[in-house]
Amino acid sequence: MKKIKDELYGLWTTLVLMNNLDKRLVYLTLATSLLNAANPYILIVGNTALLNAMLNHQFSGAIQIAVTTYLTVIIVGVLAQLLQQAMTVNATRANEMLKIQMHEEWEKVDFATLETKQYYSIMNKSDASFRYSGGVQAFFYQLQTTVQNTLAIITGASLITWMVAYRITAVPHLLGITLVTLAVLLGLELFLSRLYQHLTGKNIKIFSQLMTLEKQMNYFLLQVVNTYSNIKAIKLWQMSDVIQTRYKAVWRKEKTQNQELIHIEYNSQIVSQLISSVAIVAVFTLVVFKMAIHILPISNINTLFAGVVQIAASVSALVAAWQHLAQFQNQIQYVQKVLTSSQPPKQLTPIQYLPTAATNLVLQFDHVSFSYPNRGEVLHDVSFTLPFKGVTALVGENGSGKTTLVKLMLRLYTPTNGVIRLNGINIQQIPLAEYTRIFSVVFQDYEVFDIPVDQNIASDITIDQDKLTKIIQDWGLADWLGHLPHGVKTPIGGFSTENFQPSGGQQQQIAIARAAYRDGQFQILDEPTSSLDPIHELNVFAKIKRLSANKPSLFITHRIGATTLADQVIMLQAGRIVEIGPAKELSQHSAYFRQLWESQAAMYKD
Ligand SMILES: Nc1ncnc2c1ncn2[C@@H]1O[C@H](COP(=O)(O)OP(=O)(O)OP(=O)(O)O)[C@@H](O)[C@H]1O
Repeated sequence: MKKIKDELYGLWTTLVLMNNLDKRLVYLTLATSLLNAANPYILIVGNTALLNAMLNHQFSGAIQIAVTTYLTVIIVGVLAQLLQQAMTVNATRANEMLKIQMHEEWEKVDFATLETKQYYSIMNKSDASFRYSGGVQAFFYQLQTTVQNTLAIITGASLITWMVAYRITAVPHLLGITLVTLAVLLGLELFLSRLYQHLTGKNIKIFSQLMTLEKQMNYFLLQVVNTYSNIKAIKLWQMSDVIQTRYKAVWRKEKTQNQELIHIEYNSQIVSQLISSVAIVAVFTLVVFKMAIHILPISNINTLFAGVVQIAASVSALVAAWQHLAQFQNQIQYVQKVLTSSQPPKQLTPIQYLPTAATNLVLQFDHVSFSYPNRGEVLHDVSFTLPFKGVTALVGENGSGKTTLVKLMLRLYTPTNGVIRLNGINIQQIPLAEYTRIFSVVFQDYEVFDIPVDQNIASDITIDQDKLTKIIQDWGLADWLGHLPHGVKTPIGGFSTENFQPSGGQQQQIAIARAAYRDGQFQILDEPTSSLDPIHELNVFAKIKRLSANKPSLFITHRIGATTLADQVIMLQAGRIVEIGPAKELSQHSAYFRQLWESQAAMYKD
């Protein structure tokens, strides 16, 4: 019962959404359905009257009935066609309007506020749902089929009920026979309709799974085969077999699911035919019996036959339309989500306060824990105070949580527990743009975009040329940039005609230059030299050291020797802080620090 209620409620919300797009559409659909449903019955009733007149030898009356009936059928049919056309045109327009509304909502989303992937995922699904559901046109077509066939069934059933009930007490036991037949019939119908409901539920579930499978197929077809680095890895490591096997497995699954979907639709049709056939045979027998014993005029045989055929056809059409409507509901909910909750998670009340001098800033982790979605905790109850002073090194084994800690610091993630404060203020309360402006960051997984090199460095369209030139000189990019066709204005990537693909080291240099250009109050460097050759690496470390006199910084490094540059070292192990202090002190007192130091030193001994 709840399922039916949910489905009807879903249908109602979609109707409200569609009605807001175009007020005429619902009326047009109802009117078209009504005319289409009525027309066959006008013919049935007219023909029965015609038959009756002829059996009674009233030939002039018969001609009148025939003319009236067929003229009405033609007029109603033409009118229904016209309304249907109007409905299609309006639905197409409404579909475009809905698409525009959805895209307008997307445009409102500031990419900078996309702190989680959730909203982006809804955006994606809402886009896909348009393709899968067939859009507004499909909805109204299915709605029309549903209403039209429901009306047809109700009318046909009413006619037959009238025949079943007609003079039911005329002969002894007829009432009893009729009631028993109807009771058995009802029980059977209830059973079959439950079975049908079960099949419909399964059908919707498979339809949703198909959407996920389609996404996986797209991953292989669009992302893997279309990305240079992936193709390179596939060729180099001869991975085509393993990748293709995965792809084929997804494809096979999609194929099987599709077959199952067809199978279920087929079974649903059989169930629905069974439901109607059982009913038809029972009432048919009753009515014919009444005609045989002359309770009902023989001319009604026409109404009976035509009504029964009409009901049988309508039940099949209704079943298919209802299943498609349910699938549509399932898809359109993502569009509804975008339209109703399009704003990404709200920020807390912004506080317009941040000191401009880095030396006055203190960041504090207060019992902070963090878990990635669908994963256990990776940072556990971390507490420490980080004054924005000098150089701090963050060290620890692979996977100990260094990058995660920095991402929390930068508000790329939000702690699962605990609070991070900047000068006592919960960082979540500071406007995001104002907060991130404090930091100049170079990540291990730095991103270089397919836009010109200068815009990559300035992170902006308007560029301070003097500042840019100085940074290019200072950070050693001038040499190779000088050899590019348009120098620093050369676009990066395969989308441009230059097709400039910077090397790994050059990309890292761009990322470092971007951080230098930002000139934030605090530098964060996540393994800033991992792709650099030894000469560039030495330069960068020397520069960090020089700059940190007036620009405090935090850097993550695996080179334990580099911690001698730092004023303080924070050591992480399996998501917990195990040591904090100056490198010199740790080298004397910390067994963990010494273990890391010695294992690296061993590599340089002969
Ligand atoms: N996006 C993510 N989703 C799920 N788990 C993640 C994600 N990013 C990192 N992890 C997991 O969190 C843990 C900490 O990862 P993190 O990248 O912070 O470590 P790290 O100390 O920076 O490692 P490394 O020195 O190798 O760069 C690891 O176990 C990692 O597998």
